[in-house]
Amino acid sequence: MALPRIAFIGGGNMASAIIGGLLRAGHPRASLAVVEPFEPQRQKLCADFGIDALAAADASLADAGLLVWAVKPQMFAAAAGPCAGVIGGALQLSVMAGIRSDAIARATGSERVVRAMPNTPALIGEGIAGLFARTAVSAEDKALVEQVLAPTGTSLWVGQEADLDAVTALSGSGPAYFFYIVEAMMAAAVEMGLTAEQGRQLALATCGGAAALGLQSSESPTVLRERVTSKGGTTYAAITSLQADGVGEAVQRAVKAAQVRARELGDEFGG
Ligand SMILES: NC(=O)C1=CN([C@@H]2O[C@H](COP(=O)(O)OP(=O)(O)OC[C@H]3O[C@@H](n4cnc5c(N)ncnc54)[C@H](OP(=O)(O)O)[C@@H]3O)[C@@H](O)[C@H]2O)C=CC1
Ligand SMILES: O=C(O)[C@@H]1CCC=N1
Repeated sequence: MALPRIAFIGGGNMASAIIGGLLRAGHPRASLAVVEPFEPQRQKLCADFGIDALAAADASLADAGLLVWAVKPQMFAAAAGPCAGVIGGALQLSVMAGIRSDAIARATGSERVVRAMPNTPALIGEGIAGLFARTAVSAEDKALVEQVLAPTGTSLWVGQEADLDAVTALSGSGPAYFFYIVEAMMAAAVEMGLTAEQGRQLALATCGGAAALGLQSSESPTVLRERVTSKGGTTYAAITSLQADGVGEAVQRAVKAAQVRARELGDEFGG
């Protein structure tokens, strides 16, 4: 399907991941517009993608068939105000955490709203995004969104908008949990006499390899963990220590805290 002109409101990390994917897939640079008030970020968009971003919304956005909302949730009201008069009934795609589709429909005047929750591996085409569509969104609109996000990785639709708060907590924020564990493994490596660089390589290759194994294997993560854990061996000592410290429960509490925060962000904006 030929993609329409696409306008991004906010040109930071997530917008850059999607723009990079679109350009890799052959979408013409001239069919992209970005509104980004931060001058150094505009320069970065120009250096990375050859795009001259707008400092503020203007009438040139009117011919966009898809608007991508990629500002921080707290900035949505300020960003939407200047766009309201020029965006017509275009399809709206939001990657903002928490902000509900009712609120986006209200602020943009378009009922055709899709919410996506991507994650930063999208930058290298290895992301996974949860997607939710309002009832006014057609099958063609959904296919268009899938096509726009395809170069950033995989995606899956959820039936209930509230499920996106769980997706946000799990896979949206998830890369940060992973790097937090890697940081701790690297700190332990240094305490045990390895260099930080050796620790970084060993930890990342191990985590990446384990994730690839988990994705390819028909066995559950539990079985795959047990396969590493010889009775009375080194892994058993480590897992016993993690269990004694309540790390599993702490991770569950952390993920649920992210879900609560996503709900709060939605509540703050209403909808
Ligand atoms: N980072 C992540 O891992 C993920 C983020 N998200 C969501 O994506 C959204 C964007 O996050 P991210 O890309 O990380 O954030 P960034 O801060 O990198 O990007 C947001 C950009 O929007 C700009 N901006 C601020 N106000 C306006 C405005 N009025 N009009 C247009 N642009 C504006 C910001 O400029 P300035 O810096 O000057 O404020 C900034 O450059 C958020 O809503 C977040 O919830 C979703 C999934 C994962
Ligand atoms: O931390 C955040 O709020 C955003 C949403 C998911 C990842 N980053």
